[in-house]
Amino acid sequence: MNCAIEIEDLYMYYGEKPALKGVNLTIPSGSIYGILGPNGSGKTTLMKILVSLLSKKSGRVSVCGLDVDKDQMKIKEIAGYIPETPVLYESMTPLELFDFVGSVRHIPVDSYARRLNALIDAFSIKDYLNEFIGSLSFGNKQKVAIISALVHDPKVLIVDEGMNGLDPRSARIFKDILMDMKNRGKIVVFSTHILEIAENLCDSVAILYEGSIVANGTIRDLESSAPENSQNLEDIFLKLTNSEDLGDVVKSLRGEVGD
Ligand SMILES: Nc1ncnc2c1ncn2[C@@H]1O[C@H](COP(=O)(O)OP(=O)(O)OP(=O)(O)O)[C@@H](O)[C@H]1O
Repeated sequence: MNCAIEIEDLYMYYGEKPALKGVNLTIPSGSIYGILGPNGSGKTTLMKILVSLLSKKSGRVSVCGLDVDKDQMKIKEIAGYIPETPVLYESMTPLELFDFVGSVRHIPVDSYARRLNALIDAFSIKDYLNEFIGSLSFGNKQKVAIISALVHDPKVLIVDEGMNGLDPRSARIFKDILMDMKNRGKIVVFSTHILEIAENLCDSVAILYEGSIVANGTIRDLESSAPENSQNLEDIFLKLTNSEDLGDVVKSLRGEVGD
């Protein structure tokens, strides 16, 4: 099975409004690929299409050789998805949720128990396993969402702003897990607004702007073909997404406050 993500001429609309406008991208195995872009640029839409949670309008999208429209169930077996905001069954406990995820994904009992215990220890959530998910803090809900997405050792992990709410220890463990997945030949697609994280973690990035990819490649590629006076990923990002004209925001705010 060819484990790459291939996106060709992808269009997606919400009603009449285009959210993705002709996206082309190939993401190879053994990589952590960053999807960057301003608010509303289409990152979540793209990621949901990759895990068959949203239907595209046109184009071709395959994940490890599986078609996102025709092979939805198979994609759910090989992929894990961590949404921007954890969407979990609030009246279940984490343990009940993990058991449910294990059973629907047909994970062999032994490997399920081993991986689950390792993840519970790694993210220090042993004390919360029998609490209602609805009563957990945001960060602990995020940890439950992460464990649910990782327990079946997916070939492909789609992470939408996955560091949200994690304390520094958990964020570090999560990054180590992503690096380990990459080293084992898996694919991690990772969206973040924190460009420093993208620079440190991602092999390559794509910058989305108003539903189109305006640049993609390794950070080094982007820097070497960057517009003039761009010194780092932040400069490149701001130039390519027409956000560099920040004006003197702080001064104008001071003026308003002083009036
Ligand atoms: N359910 C929806 N119904 C209608 N329009 C939507 C819906 N979800 C997203 N959109 C629109 O599609 C566009 C892309 O949204 P999307 O959530 O994919 O962006 P994003 O890059 O993930 O944004 P953010 O960084 O704020 O999370 C936006 O214009 C948004 O308003």
